[in-house]
Amino acid sequence: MTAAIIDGKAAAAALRQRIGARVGELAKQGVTPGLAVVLVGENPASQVYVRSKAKQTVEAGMRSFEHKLPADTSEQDLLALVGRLNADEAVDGILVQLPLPAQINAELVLEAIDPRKDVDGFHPVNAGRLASGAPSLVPCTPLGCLMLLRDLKGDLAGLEAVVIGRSNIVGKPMAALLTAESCTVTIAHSKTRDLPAVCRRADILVAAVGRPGMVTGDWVKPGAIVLDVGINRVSAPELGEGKTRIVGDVDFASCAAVAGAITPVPGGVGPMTIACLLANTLTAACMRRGLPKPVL
Ligand SMILES: NC(=O)C1=CN([C@@H]2O[C@H](COP(=O)(O)OP(=O)(O)OC[C@H]3O[C@@H](n4cnc5c(N)ncnc54)[C@H](OP(=O)(O)O)[C@@H]3O)[C@@H](O)[C@H]2O)C=CC1
Ligand SMILES: Nc1nc(=O)c2c([nH]1)NC[C@@H]1CN(c3ccc(C(=O)N[C@@H](CCC(=O)O)C(=O)O)cc3)C=[N+]21
Ligand SMILES: [Mg+2]
Repeated sequence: MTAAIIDGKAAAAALRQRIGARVGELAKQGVTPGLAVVLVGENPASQVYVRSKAKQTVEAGMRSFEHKLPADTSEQDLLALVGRLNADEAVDGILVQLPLPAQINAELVLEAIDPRKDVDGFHPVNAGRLASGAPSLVPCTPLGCLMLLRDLKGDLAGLEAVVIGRSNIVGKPMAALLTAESCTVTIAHSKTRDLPAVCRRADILVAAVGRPGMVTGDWVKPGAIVLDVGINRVSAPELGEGKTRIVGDVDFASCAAVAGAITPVPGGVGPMTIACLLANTLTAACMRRGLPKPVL
């Protein structure tokens, strides 16, 4: 079998189109959603993410507020900025880019964000709501994965899902969403015994580990859907001296020979993450004003 390649770039563009249309309607009511992004220091992985984000926010008709702070910013100064953004009526969504420098307690900062403006969905209130099945702002990467799965499969009930990775950012919320879709969900991690055998059970396999090419074709059930969340920068001498490229956690060639459908890296889950950030900003703008939650 040769897998269908899931075009995350196209799906993200289509989602941004729908977001833009709804933002256009809101504008008639005098509402312009605003997203504030806070970047502390110059982490290379974070820069990959922020590059196109402000541009896409503005293209969708929303306001973008960028706050770039030096790497030696104190926790107190960052908390003060979050406080100002919480109080700022023009700001509907706040994203503090992770990871943060060592002198800052990330947990403390994330908990300081108003849960209604928490477009990353990382605040414990939103994590708790997701776990309880209550309406919440849902982390962007798992939300993007779910949208790709729904596009592909429609109803996911009864499917076996395996999520590799249990971070609060990707693995755990992904598992919560799949559970809510009535999948039978297994969460695997570094202590999992016989990971290849666990993965072979999966109709839906999500890799969110951070290890380039870890998942190989012999781990994949024939016809399975494979979603590759990993973003790993590796050296690429074939592109020239000192060059790098981005690869996923999935060995694309061997898995595409077995899977039914697979996301590439780049061009898979990553673009959906950014589109979902815009979707969450729109959702936050509506919810904060007592407007109905947009159906995207
Ligand atoms: N495409 C996108 O939009 C996004 C991509 N990413 C990327 O996704 C990947 C995961 O990110 P994140 O969740 O934040 O990473 P974390 O490092 O927080 O979590 C990694 C998880 O993988 C598990 N793990 C590590 N090694 C193994 C192994 N050998 N076998 C099985 N499990 C293992 C860890 O297990 P344990 O808990 O036992 O340590 C942990 O649960 C990264 O490459 C990151 O860059 C992240 C966010 C967005
Ligand atoms: N508070 C916070 N929220 C996050 O959601 C968050 C974060 N911090 N810190 C870093 C990680 C990583 N992340 C990515 C999102 C999109 C791409 C993406 O669009 N990637 C492109 C490739 C881009 C390129 O080629 O440079 C793609 O996969 O096609 C990558 C990485 C979000 N993260
Ligand atoms: Mg996210």
